[in-house]
Formats: sequence, structure tokens, C-alpha cells
Amino acid sequence: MQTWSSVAVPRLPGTPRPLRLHDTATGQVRPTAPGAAARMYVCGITPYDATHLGHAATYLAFDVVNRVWRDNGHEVHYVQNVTDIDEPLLERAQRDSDDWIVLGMRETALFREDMEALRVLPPRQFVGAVEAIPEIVEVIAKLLADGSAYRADDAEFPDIYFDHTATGRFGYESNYDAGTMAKFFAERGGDPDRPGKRHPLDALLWRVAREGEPSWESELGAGRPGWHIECSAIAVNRLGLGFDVQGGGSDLIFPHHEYSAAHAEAVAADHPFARHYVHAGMIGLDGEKMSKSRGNLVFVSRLRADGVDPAAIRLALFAGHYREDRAWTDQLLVDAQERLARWREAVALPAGPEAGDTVARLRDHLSDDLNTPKALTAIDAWVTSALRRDGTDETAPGLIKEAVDALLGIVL
Ligand SMILES: Nc1ncnc2c1ncn2[C@@H]1O[C@H](COS(=O)(=O)NC(=O)[C@@H](N)CS)[C@@H](O)[C@H]1O
Ligand SMILES: [Zn+2]
Repeated sequence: MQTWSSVAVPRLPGTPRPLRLHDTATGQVRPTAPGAAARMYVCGITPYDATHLGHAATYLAFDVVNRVWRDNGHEVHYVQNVTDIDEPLLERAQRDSDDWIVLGMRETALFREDMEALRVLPPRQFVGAVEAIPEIVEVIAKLLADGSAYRADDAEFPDIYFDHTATGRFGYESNYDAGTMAKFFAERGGDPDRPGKRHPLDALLWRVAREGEPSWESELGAGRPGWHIECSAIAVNRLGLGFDVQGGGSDLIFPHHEYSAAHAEAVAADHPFARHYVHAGMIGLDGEKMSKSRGNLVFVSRLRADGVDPAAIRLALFAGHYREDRAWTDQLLVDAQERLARWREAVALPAGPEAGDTVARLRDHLSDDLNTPKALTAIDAWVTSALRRDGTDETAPGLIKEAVDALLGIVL
């Protein structure tokens, strides 16, 4: 599937700071240790109701990861999927008597456009679940062969399930207890009560074709893939096991990322799937998580249609820490637009206060688990001083402009 177009990332003078990130598996903020090419997989959208501000907040967080790694001189091998076949998509198409394939294409196109407008650096590979079915089937066949997967005890629909005990370390990513796992498994696409499974938590790998449902021929018989296996296969086949960051919103901690890891580790008989499991908090509206099921969505495209500068959307979302569950409010956007205008006024000045240590502080804060609130405050300080005409350094405005572009993706 075609990815979206990229933007230039200015190279900054001075000393970059190595990135430290919170890892859900260990519960710690610790250094990432990428090789020459940092490797990152961030779960993509299920293409309907895109791109709401929850999606945007999560992809913007990982855009800062990308930019800090580049500031440290790394290439970034970034991969992202599109879940263009899944229950929720079929249900939405049914509800709107829409063609599920065209719905997916339309929403994915809008997502690309929104990501470009937000200046999010694109993944090198942007892969749909449907186009990945052949490689997904290959992984499932291996899991069946080595006994990590099994056919449900159901003559009519012998769906294939993953035995969650296969790796012996199931649960290391989320650290959730059994009760929490059961709750989230049921709430987020799992089928704990399906008869014929060895254990309620076992996850679907392959759903045998049902009347009226899309299905694909394969060595497993006609059917379609489960959800988690798509991200295992797409990530490992392009990044290899042990890549640097597996990313997504906190609603993916379990079951999705637990299973993405377990499937990949079972077939590789090795671990870890990823060295950091990084999760962004939930953006809410009026006290509820912004989500398709609730329909309380604010869309990037709606704001763009209203003439909102995407740079202000970045500033509004960066005003909160990426790991915090936080609310989107109109005031947040108004404050961001004012901040953006002040920053632009300051960098348009012929001179300003020396900017080297402001850039150093920007790097300190962003490399410390993406502390964007403190990073914005560091720029505010320089801007306030510049607007008071405190400075005579003619290179300062240009340096601030470059740093804000390179590290925050915002053009002043
Ligand atoms: N309200 C929200 N706040 C922050 N992030 C969110 C919110 N809602 C969804 N996300 C994140 O946005 C990304 C896409 O969400 S999604 O469209 O539901 N799609 C999926 O979760 C799957 N296609 C991942 S393979 C996920 O990382 C999800 O965690
Ligand atoms: Zn995923």
C-alpha cells in the first residue's frame, strides 16, 4: 500500500541527546539503543472514522520519537499497517450499506492526507492486512506445525487459535493480572466464550470462511486472518525480531501487543519481539475516551476544513504529555493558536537572545520520554525574551525556527 509523502528534517548544530522512553513491559523509562537504523513499528488505523484527534495524538507522539532518533544521527526504519479487514470495519460498512473495500480505501486516503497536513514523517512500509494475507498465512501454518496453534473443536467452523501458553512468558508485556486480561480480552475483540477453545484467552489466528463474509483461499482453507497476527507478521518480516519500538495507544497494551509479541516469539522460538513497548494515553472528549464506538469524535479533516493550522493541532496535543489520558477542548486549541502566533512573531524578528541553550533544553526535554510540555515551555521562554527585544543575536531566530521544525515538526 502506498505510504504518504515526507518532509525535510533540518539537521541541527550542537549535541543531540540520546532518547529514553517508557517501556510498558518493564514499567521504566530507559534508553533506547538503536543501531545505525532505528527500527519502529507503530500500529496503524482500522480505516473508518479516521483521523480523529486520538489517532493524531498517538501518531504525533511517535513522530517525535522518529525526529529525536534522526537528531541523534540514526536512520529510522518505520513500518505501519492498516487493518483493512476486521470485524469493526465490516460492521461499519454494513451499517452504512457501504462497500467495505471502498470504505477502507477512502478512509486510508483521508488518513494519509491528514498525516501529510500534520507533517508526520511517513513509514517506509505502509502495509494493509489484506495485502499481507499470504505472509500471515505462512506464519499461522508454522504455529500450527509447531503446536503453538490448534483448530477449535468445531466440525463446522474449525477456526485456528493460538495457545496463549506457547511461549511460557505470556503477560510479560502488559503485566496485567488474569482478571484484567479477561476483561480487556472480551472488550477488545476477543471471544472468550467461544466453545471448542482450549482456554478462554486463546486468540483467533484464522477465521474459517462464513456465509456472506469476505474470505481468501489459502493452505489453511478459505478464511481470513485474526487481528494480532497481522502486526506480528508485518513487523517481523520487515524489521526482524527485537526491533527497537513497538508503539500504539494504551488500549493496545492488551490483548493486541501482548499477542503481537507472543505470536512472533512462538514462531521464532526467541524473544523479545520489541525492546520497548511504548503506549500513548487516551485523548478524551467531555470526559469520555474519544472512540468510534462512542461516536464522540473530533476529526483532523474537520479542523482543517475550518481553516485550523495543523501546526496548532500539534501544539495543542503536545501541551500534554503523550502518556497522560487527557481531554481535547476548544480552549486547548485557542491557547495553541495564540502560542503559535507568538512563536512566529518572535522568529520573524531580525535578532533575539542567544538560542543555543534553548535548543539544548529542547533536546533535554524531548529525549526524556518525550516531555513535550516542558519542551514548549523552553521555547516560550526564548520567545518572551525575544519579543521584549532582549537579544542581538542575528542567528538566534533562524536556529529556533530550525529546531522547532526538526524536533517538533512545526514550521514557524
Ligand atoms: N482516543 C484515543 N486516544 C489516543 N489514541 C487513540 C485513541 N483511539 C485510538 N487510538 C490509537 O490510534 C491508533 C489506531 O487506532 S484504531 O484505528 O482503532 N486501529 C487499531 O487500533 C488497529 N488497527 C491497530 S493494528 C491505535 O494506536 C490506537 O491505540
Ligand atoms: Zn497492530
